[in-house]
Amino acid sequence: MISTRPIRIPIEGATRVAVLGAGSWGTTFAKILADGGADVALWARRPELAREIAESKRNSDYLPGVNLPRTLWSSHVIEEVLDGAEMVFLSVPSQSLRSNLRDFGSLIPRDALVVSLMKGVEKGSRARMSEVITQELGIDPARIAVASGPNLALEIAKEQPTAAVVASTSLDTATRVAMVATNPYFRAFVNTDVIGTEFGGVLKNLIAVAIGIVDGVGYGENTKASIITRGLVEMTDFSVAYGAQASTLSGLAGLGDLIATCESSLSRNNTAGRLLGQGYSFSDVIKQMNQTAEGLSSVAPVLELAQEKGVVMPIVSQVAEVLAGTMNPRDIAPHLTTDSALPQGE
Ligand SMILES: NC(=O)c1ccc[n+]([C@@H]2O[C@H](COP(=O)([O-])OP(=O)(O)OC[C@H]3O[C@@H](n4cnc5c(N)ncnc54)[C@H](O)[C@@H]3O)[C@@H](O)[C@H]2O)c1
Ligand SMILES: O=P(O)(O)OC[C@H](O)CO
Repeated sequence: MISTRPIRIPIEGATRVAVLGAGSWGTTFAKILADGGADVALWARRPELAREIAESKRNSDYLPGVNLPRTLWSSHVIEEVLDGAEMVFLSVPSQSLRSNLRDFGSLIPRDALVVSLMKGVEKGSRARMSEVITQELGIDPARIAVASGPNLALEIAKEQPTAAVVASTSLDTATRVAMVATNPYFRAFVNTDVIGTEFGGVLKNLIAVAIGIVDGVGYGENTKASIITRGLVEMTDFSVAYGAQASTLSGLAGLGDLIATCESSLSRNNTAGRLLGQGYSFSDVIKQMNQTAEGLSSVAPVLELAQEKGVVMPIVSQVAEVLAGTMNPRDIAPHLTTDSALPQGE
């Protein structure tokens, strides 16, 4: 049978990139890259979605009302998308990354840079996404980068000005990726603190769930500001215990993302928390969410990692209790941050 799928027309002189995962962030990031001049192929699992993106330049399920760049091409055939890729951006749910890489990792060109756009920790192994990539692809960490920051997909897809950070143990890799991921409405900074950049993205999700919970209960701005501020302390203590630089957590990947995610009703983590605060059970919330809320899966591995290093995370622990149904959402509170009755230093 003759294929009638749209064919890819190479863009001469442009960096050839593949984006794997055509959900809200994968599609938005593909737009960022294409608007920056890259030659972008986007992998969608469903053929009908790949066709809609390639032909109509729309992804109506995930980014309603957004026009995608004319040059953006999409396919459900992974071999076609990865063919000749100089950079590969990964945007699938964190819990599926390992099995995805087992399926198609061997098709990633040997010299390509591999970039994680994800903000989760794997359950069981407790691995960060860059660690899963290293383990499954067996490549030099200097060829791996992670991108993070206050990056709510729909706002960026509407071309609202935004900054992000790209981290790699190799500054050269971070710089190459950041240059491709920069356009008139999106600016990527660089650093070499992969641990802090990744953990910032993971941990802000958990604090955003807490904010959603208290919002759902009906508490106001004092409670939320207290949770955000004390949450940043938990994020920083945890990340530093694992080798991050504290300054990364006060940057775009930490405080920046914490503010965006805690303030926005676009955030899936915040939304999931709000439903919990309104009295829905964890299983009801899972049923209602049709997009990835990474925080829900990351709570358990984060608390296990915290315990290993003796880091105290009262807010994240309370989120875990609300998820487990052992704490009434009304009782989640920033003042329950110490076992001691004595006042603590801030
Ligand atoms: N949406 C955002 O604003 C945003 C911003 C920054 C980072 N992120 C991160 O990006 C990652 C992806 O999130 P998203 O918002 O695109 O999620 P999403 O739910 O919108 O899309 C997930 C995509 O992965 C696909 N998928 C689901 N299960 C899969 C599997 N088993 N194998 C392969 N593909 C599978 C889905 O079909 C979908 O295309 C998450 O880690 C998220 O934290 C999201
Ligand atoms: O919708 P969320 O909660 O996954 O958050 C999206 C981004 O991570 C915000 O930076």
